Amino acid sequence: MAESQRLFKKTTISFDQMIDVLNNSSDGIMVTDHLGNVTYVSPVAYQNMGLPESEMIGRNVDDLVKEGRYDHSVVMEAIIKGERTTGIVTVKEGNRVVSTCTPIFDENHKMVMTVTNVRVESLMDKYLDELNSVKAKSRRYKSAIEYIGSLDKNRNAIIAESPSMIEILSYLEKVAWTNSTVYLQGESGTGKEVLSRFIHNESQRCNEPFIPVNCAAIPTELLESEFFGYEKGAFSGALTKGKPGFFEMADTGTLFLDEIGDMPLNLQTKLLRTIESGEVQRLGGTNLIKTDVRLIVATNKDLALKVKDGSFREDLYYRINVIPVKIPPLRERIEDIVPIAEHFISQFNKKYDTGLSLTSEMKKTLEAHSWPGNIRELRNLIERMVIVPGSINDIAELTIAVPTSEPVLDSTAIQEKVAQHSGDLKSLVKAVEKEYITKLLNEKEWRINEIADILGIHRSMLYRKMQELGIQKKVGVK
Ligand SMILES: Nc1ncnc2c1ncn2[C@@H]1O[C@H](COP(=O)(O)OP(=O)(O)OP(=O)(O)O)[C@@H](O)[C@H]1O
Repeated sequence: MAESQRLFKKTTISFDQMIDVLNNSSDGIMVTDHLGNVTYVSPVAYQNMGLPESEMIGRNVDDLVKEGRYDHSVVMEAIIKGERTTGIVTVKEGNRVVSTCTPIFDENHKMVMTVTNVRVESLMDKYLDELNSVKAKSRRYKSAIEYIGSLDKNRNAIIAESPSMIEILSYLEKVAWTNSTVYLQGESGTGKEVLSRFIHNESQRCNEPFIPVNCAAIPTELLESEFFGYEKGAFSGALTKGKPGFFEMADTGTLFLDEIGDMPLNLQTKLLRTIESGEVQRLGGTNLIKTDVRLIVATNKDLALKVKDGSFREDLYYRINVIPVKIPPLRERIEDIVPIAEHFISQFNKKYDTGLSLTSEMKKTLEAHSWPGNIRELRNLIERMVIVPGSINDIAELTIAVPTSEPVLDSTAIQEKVAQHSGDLKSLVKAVEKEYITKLLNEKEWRINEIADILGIHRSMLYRKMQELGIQKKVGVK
């Protein structure tokens, strides 16, 4: 005896209660005898079958088909086959119902009755749609997890001691709660990605995916499929199962588009359309997929200039320029330099099992440097200091060995200086610095702010350097 039957015998459920159970089942239920005469129909079943109870009870299902109420009878099929049968029945009014009829046998294997579950087809479609959308969501999450897993994870710490960064963080904390697009502008390595993660973590979407994308790092021919995904067989080399793009992966979360200024014009058009409608169409696909994505974009370029020269769409520029935030370069937030350096020192000391610490001399040297590569340059420098121990007091020596993205000065004067030089490296660097600063002072008639901008350093640093290098204004010069 089945466990449920045993339990049923033990409990005191009455016949009326059993009828209540059948009447309240969300599937319609119809019972017939072994010949197909209807003996019970639940309210949901006669609603679905389009006939009142009184016109069904006692009727044979074959007769109902002959009268044109239904196009065929799944019950009769099940009785003839003697096994559970499922089929779609069209009701006279045009509705379609999915029926599953199960014959019931006694202990002598004689069929005694049938019980049929009746569901409206459109409801089944709804369940299927829901199931498919859950499956698609889990596929998107899987892709997002794989993608995020391939990225550098050690990027969350934010050190901010300078007034400008403290102010920026408190501003971003406030705007994080809106869904508006944030547009971060700042030199390379100033922490735009770190700040975009901060916005995401402070937002209502913090438990949803954060998808960072460096637009400049994706080969042009892959940009479209990476952004918008593709269906199976969309192009040769496509995965057989198809793939969701960045927008689908970031659905309900945040999409961070770094280096947006490097995006080709044709993709800018598609991006704008997607941002405005929230809908994506995969390559090779026909469906429009609705997405809900919070966008954060960043660039180290002057997008307004790119709009002027025609390489960036004006409408896209205005669409993303909702909450613009300018991140100052490291040289303009001197208070951050030592704390960030110490943060990296503790990271690298752990990694390399070393015990480097900064002397006050080193701190001064770090603060005096102009950091054209910003925090990334500082990080690389600290790693190098940890790996190659020794007294490092002159950043100029190190930065010669550490490549930065700053253009190298193209000057025959430098070559001449090198050719003439016979002393140590430090004095050569000083001589070149003195040559260049003096040249600019003469050319720009001592307009200090302008020269500091050209050199990419703060005016107070320029004064400090001039003092160090012994550059003085001659009496009589204005
Ligand atoms: N305030 C900060 N505190 C600690 N580390 C930071 C901070 N800002 C940036 N970093 C670190 O500096 C490095 C560069 O930061 P990030 O990649 O965010 O810069 P970016 O402006 O996005 O650079 P790019 O424009 O080149 O993409 C990373 O290793 C990051 O973890």
